[in-house]
Order: sequence, then C-alpha cells, then structure tokens
Amino acid sequence: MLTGSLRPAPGTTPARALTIAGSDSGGGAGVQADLRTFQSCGVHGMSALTAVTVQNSVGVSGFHEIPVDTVVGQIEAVVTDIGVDAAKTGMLASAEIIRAVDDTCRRLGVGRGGRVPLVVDPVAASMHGDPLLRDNALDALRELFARATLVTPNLDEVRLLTGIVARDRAGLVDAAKAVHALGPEWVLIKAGHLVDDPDCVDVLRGVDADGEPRLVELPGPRFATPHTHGGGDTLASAITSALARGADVVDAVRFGKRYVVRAVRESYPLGSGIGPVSGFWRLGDAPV
Ligand SMILES: Nc1ncnc2c1ncn2[C@@H]1O[C@H](COP(=O)(O)OP(=O)(O)OP(=O)(O)O)[C@@H](O)[C@H]1O
Ligand SMILES: Cc1ncc(COP(=O)(O)O)c(N)n1
Repeated sequence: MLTGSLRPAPGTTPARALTIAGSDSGGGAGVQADLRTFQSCGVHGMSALTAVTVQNSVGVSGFHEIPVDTVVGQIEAVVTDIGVDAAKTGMLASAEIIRAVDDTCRRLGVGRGGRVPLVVDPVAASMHGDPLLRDNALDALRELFARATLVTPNLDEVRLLTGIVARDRAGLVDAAKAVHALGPEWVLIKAGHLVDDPDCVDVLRGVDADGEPRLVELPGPRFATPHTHGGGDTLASAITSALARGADVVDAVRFGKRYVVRAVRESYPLGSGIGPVSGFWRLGDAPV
C-alpha cells in the first residue's frame, strides 16, 4: 500500500490529514514541513495553526500564540466538514492550547478511544535550543500523551518529560518504557541526538493485538550533515500520512523512517545556520 506511486487517482478524494502546529517563517519545520510532507505522501493536508514563530536558520527570536478559540475553531471546522483520517500535533505553545486541543480531540473522536489516529510530537524547543513551549506546560503535555496513538519524543524531550538521560541504545529502550508508562498506545524514541552512535536506530514500543509488549528497532544510517532542521516534523507527518492511508502503527512508522532517511540524505544548506531536510526528494523529473 505504501510503496510505488502515492498519487491519488484523479477526481477521487484523497486520504485527509490534519496538523495542529506552529508556523516556521523559515519554512523548514512546523506546519510548512507537515503540509509539504502530507502532499508528497499523497494525502490532502489541513492545518490548525497554534502559534506564529519568528524563525530563520539561526534560531527562533519569538512567537505569538493564536487565541485558544481560534485553534479549537480551526480543528472543528475541518473535522466536521472535510473529515480527517489521521491527525498530528507539533508545537502547541502553552498549557491552555494543549488542554483545549486535548478536549477538542476527545469530543471529535480523534486519538485513543476514537476513530482517528493521533500522533503527538511533543515539541518543546527548536534544534537551536530556543523554547517553543511555555515553562508551565509540561504537565499538560504529559496528560495529552494518554490521548495519543503514538508519541514521538526526541532525547531532549524524553529528559524533560521523564528525567531519563539516554546515552546509548539500551538507554533508548529504557526511555521508551518510561514514556509508554505515561499512557500513549505507542512510543517512538528518536535517536537523532545520540550523536556518538554511527547509526540512527529509533526504537518503537507498544502493545500488540494479543496485549503483549512489542519492541521494534528502526535501523537507519547516520548522515554527517548539520542540516536536519524539520526532521522530527517530517518523520511524524510521514507516519501520520501512512496512518491516514490505513496503515497500522508499525507499518506507518517503518514508512516514516524510510521517508525521513531520504529527506535527511538530501538535506541542504539554507541561510547561515541549520538547513532543512529535503521535501524535494520525491519530485519527479517529468517536463511540465
Ligand atoms: N544525521 C542523521 N542522519 C540520518 N538520520 C537522522 C539524522 N539525524 C536525525 N535522523 C533521523 O531523523 C529522525 C528525526 O530524529 P531527531 O532525533 O533528530 O528528532 P528531532 O530532534 O525531533 O528532529 P528535529 O529537531 O531535527 O526536527 C529520526 O528518524 C532520526 O533517526
Ligand atoms: C514551528 C516549529 N515547529 C517545530 C519546530 C521544531 O523543529 P526543529 O527541532 O528542527 O527546530 C520548529 N523549529 N518550529
């Protein structure tokens, strides 16, 4: 289902995915990366904007939150009319927005217990180290995990949310167990920050159909590039796209990993700081 052409048949309604996230003015991460990824995975992308960041390749100099009612209104507007096959969250900015998103998802059947899978990427800071979440919002973020089909923390987010400092692959497995205990159905711990490991082996943990704990390693090469801005958003959006197209969580995560490996391999310099992973790699060469 997820190999070969991902282009929807002309005239048919494609699978639909919603991102609830912030804008990156530099275009490398946030809703810009999410919508780009949905498109190249053959999925119609929709967005509920939570915040506008002032951002370029060297950092985030500030952000402005969207009023809670407007965040909720965007989600309701698209879910009740257009419909959604899978959703993801990225930058949620504040405890008030997180709690409103959690409540809205519950009401609309998005996330655990509902019809629509929900991927929660617990964005707390940019890769430059600039905050994207208010200091008092960690409890609300932990609570949102219980609504998630899948959460996708990086190692800094694992440390913030659980106190666990993972230094090697065994540490990733411990981290997966600790984050799983916070209540999501599945956890994907991303290995990008384990810079001393020659490979990038992400770890997925969940419970299979028989109720048995399941651990899946997602192997991948590590490319020697500083330009990985938006890698986490791109991975989570590719996974969300696969879920929207009907894949189960393990297959969707395998697809997302294959997708992000290509995106990192073709990442490019931009500005004077950190460039983005590529959204171009699936473009064909046919003349227009
Ligand atoms: N240098 C690299 N080479 C190959 N894969 C990488 C590299 N860095 C990260 N990845 C992969 O990219 C994905 C994102 O991982 P990472 O740990 O960087 O998440 P993140 O910190 O949330 O991303 P970002 O902050 O860059 O948006 C993971 O699948 C990870 O294994
Ligand atoms: C709006 C927004 N959302 C998410 C990120 C995280 O991406 P990264 O960790 O690559 O900076 C970001 N920088 N900006």
